[in-house]
Amino acid sequence: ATDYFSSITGLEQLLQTEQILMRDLSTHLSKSKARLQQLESELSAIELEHELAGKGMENYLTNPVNVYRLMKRLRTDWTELEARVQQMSSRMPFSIAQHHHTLSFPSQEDVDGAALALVRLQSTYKLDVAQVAAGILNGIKYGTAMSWQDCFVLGQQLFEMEDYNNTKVWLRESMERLRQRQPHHILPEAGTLNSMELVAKTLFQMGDFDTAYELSQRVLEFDPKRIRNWHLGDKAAQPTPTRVDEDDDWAENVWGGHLPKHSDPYSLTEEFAHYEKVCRGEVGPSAAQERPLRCRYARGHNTFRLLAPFKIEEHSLDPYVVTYHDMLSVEKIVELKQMAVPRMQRSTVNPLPGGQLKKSAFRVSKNAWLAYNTHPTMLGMLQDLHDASGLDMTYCEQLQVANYGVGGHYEPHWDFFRDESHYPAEEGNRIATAIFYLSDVEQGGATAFPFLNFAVKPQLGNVLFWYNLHRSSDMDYRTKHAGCPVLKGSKWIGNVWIHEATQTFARPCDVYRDHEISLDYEAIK
Ligand SMILES: O=C(O)CCC(=O)C(=O)O
Ligand SMILES: [Fe+2]
Repeated sequence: ATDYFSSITGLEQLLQTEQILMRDLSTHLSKSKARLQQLESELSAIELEHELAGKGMENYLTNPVNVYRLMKRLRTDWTELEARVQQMSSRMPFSIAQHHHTLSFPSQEDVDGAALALVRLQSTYKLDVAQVAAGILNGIKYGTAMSWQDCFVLGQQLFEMEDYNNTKVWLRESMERLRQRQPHHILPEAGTLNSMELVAKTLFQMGDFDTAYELSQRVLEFDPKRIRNWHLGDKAAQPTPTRVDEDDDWAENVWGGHLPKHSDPYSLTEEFAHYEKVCRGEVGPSAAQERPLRCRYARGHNTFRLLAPFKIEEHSLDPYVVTYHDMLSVEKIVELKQMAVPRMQRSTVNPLPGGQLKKSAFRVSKNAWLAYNTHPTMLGMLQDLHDASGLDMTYCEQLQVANYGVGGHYEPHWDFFRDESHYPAEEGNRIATAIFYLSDVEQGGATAFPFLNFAVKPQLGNVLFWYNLHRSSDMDYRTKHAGCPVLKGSKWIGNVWIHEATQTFARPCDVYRDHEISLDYEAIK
């Protein structure tokens, strides 16, 4: 199985893998140490003999026992020693390959995914690269710092993924770290210098002269002889370009705006930039509400709830988006996760009609589908949703439990299906969504509504509820929403999608058609 990067459960396996490798290496080292000590003591014994001999060579060599032992040492003992030393390095009990069938190892896709996640977080939350490299997220130091090699490898990888803007940023950070490094005299491995040269050359050919120059300077500092290797070819004969500012759009200068991108065009739109702002909490809801938003108690559709009322926090009245506070206890959440974990798989996105479900950088998480009738906790969730909203729960998809690891996200989308072939006609489209938050998230991971200008922070036990459709049954395009990237922590949610067919009395049509209000938003898509 691959996709270790998309959720916390996969990553835990990788940590276990490393644990076992650590144990192996440690055993190996202590065995080696014991052998080394053995060799050392044998060497000391020989040294002692030589000390004795040194005190009076003639006297020493006239003793037949000493002569015999010298002969024997040179004839057999040293050969034996040689064999043992050789054995130590060749017959290593330490081997990674022996574990390949039993332990989890990340694939290249995983490493790429983790690199993308890091870069996504840095750009979504406008993090300072130097800070990220230092292990600091939004002012809080969590992890250990990245070495200059870490940054360099990340830069190289971004380069291979054709994300040239970020390549530049990380290579520069790598050079900065290299400059600050103590002590200065340790020479990087020849392989590292080779790849630095290669990257410098390619950057040069692509026109990023500044970074190429910087990189070359570093290589030369380490190994001045290398200048012999450098023949940058015809490109060197080209006229020197005018220097561009750090923040200038380098890609545009070099490629006339046609730079290949690993990311989809949507992430370059203004709408996407706005969505990222909403994730960062930089925009507040517009004041165009007909009445102010409130937090209130309600008994919903169950008289019993007079005693235990719902705690409703309104986020928007039209479209209707609310949080029900404290709907699920920690104990029940633990049960749900236990049921879900063994079934978790990488999330897919809905294909175009006729297409196949696809893994996508658009949605990085893992999920599992659970049937409500397999556990009373889940039936209770449906009952609570019915009591709160009055909706009929006959046609719900199975509960979808999802987990986002660090960098996991779900880009803006609608939950309703725009193609009728995607849902059974007798069930109707997804009229409403309820997200049960099954965890808190330390930083990031909010559910964002870019058209409505607000984001809801996950809070364990709360339910976020909204209608995806107008009362007229038409799709409400204003409900576009997203799971912002998780910056720190692990995000768990349970999605309930309620379908429309049985809601005739629970949510009757209005006397006028109300969908036209969101046609504008359809145009934006
Ligand atoms: O993760 C979130 O906050 C949103 C999830 C979502 O929109 C979905 O799964 O359809
Ligand atoms: Fe959604």
